[in-house]
Amino acid sequence: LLHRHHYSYSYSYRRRREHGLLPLPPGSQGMPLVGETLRLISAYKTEDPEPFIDDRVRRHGRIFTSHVFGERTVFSADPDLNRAIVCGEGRSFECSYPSSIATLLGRHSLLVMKAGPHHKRMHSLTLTRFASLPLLRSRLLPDIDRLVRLTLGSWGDGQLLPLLDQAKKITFELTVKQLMSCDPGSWTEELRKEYLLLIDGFFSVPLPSFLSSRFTTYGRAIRARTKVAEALRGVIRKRRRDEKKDSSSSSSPSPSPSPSPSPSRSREDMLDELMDGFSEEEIVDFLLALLVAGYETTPTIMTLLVKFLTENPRALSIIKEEHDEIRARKTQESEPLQWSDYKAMAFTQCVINETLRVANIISGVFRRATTDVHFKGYTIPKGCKVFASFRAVHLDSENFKDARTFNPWRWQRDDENGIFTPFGGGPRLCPGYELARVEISVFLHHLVTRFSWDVAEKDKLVFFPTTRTLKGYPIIVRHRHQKVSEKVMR
Ligand code: HEM
Repeated sequence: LLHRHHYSYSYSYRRRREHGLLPLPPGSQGMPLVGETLRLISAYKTEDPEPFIDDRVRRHGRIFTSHVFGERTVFSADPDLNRAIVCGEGRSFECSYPSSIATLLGRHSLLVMKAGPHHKRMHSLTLTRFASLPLLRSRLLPDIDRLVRLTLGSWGDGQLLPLLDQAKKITFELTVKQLMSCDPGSWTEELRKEYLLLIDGFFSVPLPSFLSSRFTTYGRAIRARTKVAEALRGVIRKRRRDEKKDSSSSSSPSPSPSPSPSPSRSREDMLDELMDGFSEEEIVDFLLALLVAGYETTPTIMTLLVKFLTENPRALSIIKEEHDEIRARKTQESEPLQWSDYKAMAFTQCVINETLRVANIISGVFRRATTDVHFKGYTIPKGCKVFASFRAVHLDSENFKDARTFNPWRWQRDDENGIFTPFGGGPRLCPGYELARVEISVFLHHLVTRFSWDVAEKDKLVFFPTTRTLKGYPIIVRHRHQKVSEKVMR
């Protein structure tokens, strides 16, 4: 096997040369079997954001070959190749997840679905729910505003909070609300606990099923998936029953009692869209994946944004001013945010961009070439795995001046020419790109207008298995006693 591993690499390389074909991108295969996997993992456990790619870009250039997670993989830190990879989805590349992740998500999940008409339909349905301006303005923003207030309203003066955990709670409740109109309560909290186990499974090493017991992380994740799917099935069946009742009675429907989710549902959520024309299994996989997609990403950016602001007092003071001004325009402290308020958060958008740039939670995407791809003098052979690194492009000083420095002001003048892609691109562009921004902005608004905070414990930022702070960024929050409106008047 070891012999074959090296042989096939050099054979294909030699074959290409002999036939006058363009070579594979240069690189090294590392050790037999494990390749460079261990080097990659140990590199990203440090505070340096891009040590693995930096080192290889220095030696081989922005397109190079490595061998990680059991496969030869072409890495791209080149913005043009990244664009070709994400836009070539369904033609020369296709998305490629390990089977352990595909099992956890379910085969009907948008994330693992191969590009094609079905994916297109589901993707645009998701975009209409989450990125449509009228919906964001009229329904999503008011829900976000209300749910963020609810959580922050429960924070006591001087309380110690792991910020990441609170941000995750908010985001989970928001997504459940948006998908199936359930208000937060013990049902959502139970579901969230199972979710935590499920998400752990994404970052664990799966064992063959006969070894995978209930005591391994992956085994626990599989069981949690079964429970989550069961809970979602319950919601779907209840909705079907309610629909039947609605159609058989002309009077308005009476809300059903708990334990199932909220009686306060409207009939215009994502679940309603899916009820016609999709099987129960398809709906479960679809909802489950949407909950996963927003759960690790948005709360991490919320937390890191607060960390970066704390470390940059000048930026924090501009943010405070921006949000205090918005609050001061309200006649009552409890008056909800309007779309025009969100649009007035200009510096906030700069800070969000900069956080996404320096510490993007999705550092890049894996794909597989479905045909031989020729690019800038190299061939990526059919079947080869590729990794389009967004973060390497974002942290390249060729693309951004002083690229390793957190500098939100750059977004007041930079036109990044399509090389800034924290939400991906092409047919798989993140459908939550605008929703995430609104969620982060509203969270920041209520945080800075109602609280000041101190860091409770020094926390370290690492980049493996995902971008995260090791302790979830514990802070001590204090109420800002002085009324914001009074302060702005002075
Ligand atoms: C700051 C927060 C977020 C970031 C940085 C982010 C980033 C990304 C990226 C880079 C992709 C592309 C993956 C690929 O090409 O394979 C993606 C896909 C996706 N995102 Fe997000 N995302 C965020 C928030 C959200 C939210 C809140 C939702 C919930 C609606 C969401 C739902 C999805 C879905 C469903 C996909 C899969 C699309 C497909 O494969 O067709 N994301 N996201």
